[in-house]
Amino acid sequence: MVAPPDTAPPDNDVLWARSLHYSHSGSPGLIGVSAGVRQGEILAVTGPRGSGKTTLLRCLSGQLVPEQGEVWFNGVPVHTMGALVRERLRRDRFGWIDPEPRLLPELKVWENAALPLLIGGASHRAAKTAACAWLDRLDIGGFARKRPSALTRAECQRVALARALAGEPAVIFADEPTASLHRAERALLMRTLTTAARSHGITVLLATHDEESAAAADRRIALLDGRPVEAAEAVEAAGTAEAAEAAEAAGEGSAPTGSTETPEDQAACSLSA
Ligand SMILES: Nc1ncnc2c1ncn2[C@@H]1O[C@H](COP(=O)(O)OP(=O)(O)OP(=O)(O)O)[C@@H](O)[C@H]1O
Repeated sequence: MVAPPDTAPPDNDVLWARSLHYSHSGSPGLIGVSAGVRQGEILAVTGPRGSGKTTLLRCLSGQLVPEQGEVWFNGVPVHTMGALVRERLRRDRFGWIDPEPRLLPELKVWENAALPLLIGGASHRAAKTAACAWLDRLDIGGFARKRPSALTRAECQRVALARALAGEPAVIFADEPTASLHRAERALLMRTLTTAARSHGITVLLATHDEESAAAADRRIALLDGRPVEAAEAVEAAGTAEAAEAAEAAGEGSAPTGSTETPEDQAACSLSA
């Protein structure tokens, strides 16, 4: 479905994006991807390596500004915000989890978890209380005064999760959060993430190529080569049809089954449920 140009974001979508295009130094990262996610929903963005999952999360979270298309958060356009406003939005309303824990080794565990709050201007006491509360809820409160080097990678990833949760975000963007973990650790982290999100009504955008992790989501959208998977398949089929057409014109093949839409038309389809 191609969204008409004057469609307003649906009221019940906390985050909504239409026909996003983004290229990394000229190489396509996203081509006509649309998405909508409701408050408290866990949406998995799936696809193989290089399919555009991270680029989509970065556009939706305001880290990247799409070259074309729109991103709306709670009815407010993000794609037209200046850099400072987007930065404040990310800090105040969004949490982010990377594939690797990315903790600061010189800080204690609780300081790592409290960092966004401290940077955001919270008092030392309030930031410590909020961070330690989440460390306790995630069963790693006993590590609060240790340095990250004393923890396993899975424990560090839980600290990163506590850091993402401590600021009471509306949305958590989890970019392959289980990628560096063993199978049992992956299941535990996903359980911890989904339980915390559901109990606090937090929306989660989960990029993953792991089927078991994706199964924890309420809904999923699949990307391939920077496009919604259906559009990517249509583009591939159109390419095959063009090749067959050329072969037929040369008297070497049979007639193709064509499409009246261009590949770009097909790519700009909405993935909102
Ligand atoms: N900083 C960058 N510079 C150049 N190309 C990039 C950059 N980041 C991503 N790309 C390219 O954009 C496309 C989409 O990458 P992206 O990281 O969004 O995919 P992904 O599905 O998240 O992959 P992965 O699972 O490997 O992280 C890929 O072709 C990738 O090589």
